[in-house]
Amino acid sequence: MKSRVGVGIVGFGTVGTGVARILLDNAGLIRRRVGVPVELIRIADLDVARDRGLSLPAGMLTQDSRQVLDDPDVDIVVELIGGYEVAKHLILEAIAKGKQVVTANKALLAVHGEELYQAASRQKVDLAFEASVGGGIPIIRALTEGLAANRILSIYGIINGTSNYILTRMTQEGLAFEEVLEESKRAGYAEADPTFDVEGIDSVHKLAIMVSLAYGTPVDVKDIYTEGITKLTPLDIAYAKEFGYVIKLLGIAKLMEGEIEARVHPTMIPVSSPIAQVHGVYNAIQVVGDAVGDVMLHGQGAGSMPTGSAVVSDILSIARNLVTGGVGRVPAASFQPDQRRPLRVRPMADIESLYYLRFMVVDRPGVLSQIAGVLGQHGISISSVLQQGRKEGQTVPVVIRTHQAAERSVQTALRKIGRMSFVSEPPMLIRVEGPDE
Ligand SMILES: NC(=O)C1=CN([C@@H]2O[C@H](COP(=O)(O)OP(=O)(O)OC[C@H]3O[C@@H](n4cnc5c(N)ncnc54)[C@H](O)[C@@H]3O)[C@@H](O)[C@H]2O)C=CC1
Ligand SMILES: N[C@@H](CC=O)C(=O)O
Ligand code: NA
Repeated sequence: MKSRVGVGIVGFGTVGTGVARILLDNAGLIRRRVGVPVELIRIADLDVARDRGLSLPAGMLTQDSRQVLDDPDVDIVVELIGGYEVAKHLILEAIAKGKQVVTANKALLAVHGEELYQAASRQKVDLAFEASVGGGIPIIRALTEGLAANRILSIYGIINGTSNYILTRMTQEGLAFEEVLEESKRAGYAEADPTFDVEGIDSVHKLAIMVSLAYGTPVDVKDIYTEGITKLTPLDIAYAKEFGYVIKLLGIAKLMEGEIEARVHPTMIPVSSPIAQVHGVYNAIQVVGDAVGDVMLHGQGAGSMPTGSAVVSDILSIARNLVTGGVGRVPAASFQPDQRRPLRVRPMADIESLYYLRFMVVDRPGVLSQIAGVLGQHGISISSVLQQGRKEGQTVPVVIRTHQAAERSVQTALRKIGRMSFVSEPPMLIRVEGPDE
């Protein structure tokens, strides 16, 4: 039996610092939970000069990640550098050396996850990634363990803290997009390339990981429709409020007749819905299972300590396995490797939704009826129309909400309307989740 478990971290940034702090501050508690000490042995980062506010034993911090990989006392390698190539090689090398691996790298898992799962499975080592989705929220364990009895019917979630932080501040305080983005970078929420956050790419990575675990299927991220928050305007946020909605960047996955519907886009949701109450850096993920019904998990989706909490929970789980001699049991994928089956992701054009449409038009008689005419020709039924004030000859917004309609028809109709002479800018489309009134 092991008398202690050694941990090596590569990447001593926002998350790495949180992980080290928790391992040091809660060492006594962790020992009681695991049964043996879980010791931080080495930390590697290219930048060893920056003050992280932690006092580490001399010689623990190094610039050379090899010193983590090659140290025989390091049982668990924690990859927290982010990015694709270097991180992938580091993880594969750690696995090849028979080390257990923890990572928070959702971008890497979403794109190269299958290769990493297979390598870990062949080598019979643990590969754990609780921090990769929902930061501190234990959603990976929920999908792979707590809800494993269920056929998962749907997953809805706010799964990017940066975007939710930006949308919350824009909605509640009327602040400008750029100003709030800078704040979320300073707080350590944003990705190294923040376009991953605001263009929906990070949410797609997380949705792909959840779909892969929930349905036991490989997922190509390119099959998931992706739209971020950069085109949203204060005008749409104000209209949403007027209709009793808020706008959230949602990741949505549904099991539909043996196919998966998977998409990420700004969504109007009723202000009374639980997910609408989720503000700032908080994430929330609602999972519906056929046996359990509705489950909602809520917590901080980014930041040093919440994300560190998830990483350390993986370290603990693996440390327990090491103590009992049962590594290779933390399921990298929640289905047995030979039971994972490809499921088709339904093309976006084939989905149905409710829609909010905003047209900027030159105000003159007959405009509304021409727009309504095109929508009607494509079988799109209107539930309400809003045109505020008359400004003959000037550009004004016309806002239309639809009943349930086919995405393909809505896109075709918008292309036609967008070409009409009185339309001054590309139409705005926001999908709506909620009752069809
Ligand atoms: N910041 C957050 O709230 C969350 C981050 N993540 C993920 O965690 C990972 C780390 O993110 P952060 O800590 O925010 O990034 P960060 O940029 O704060 O830290 C990364 C650290 O890695 C170091 N580094 C880069 N390349 C290296 C190399 N080749 N060898 C050694 N050190 C190297 C950098 O100097 C930096 O200190 C990423 O995969 C990210 O997507 C996941 C959940 C939440
Ligand atoms: N940049 C991400 C960090 C956590 O995954 C986010 O903002 O959610
Ligand atoms: Na998590």
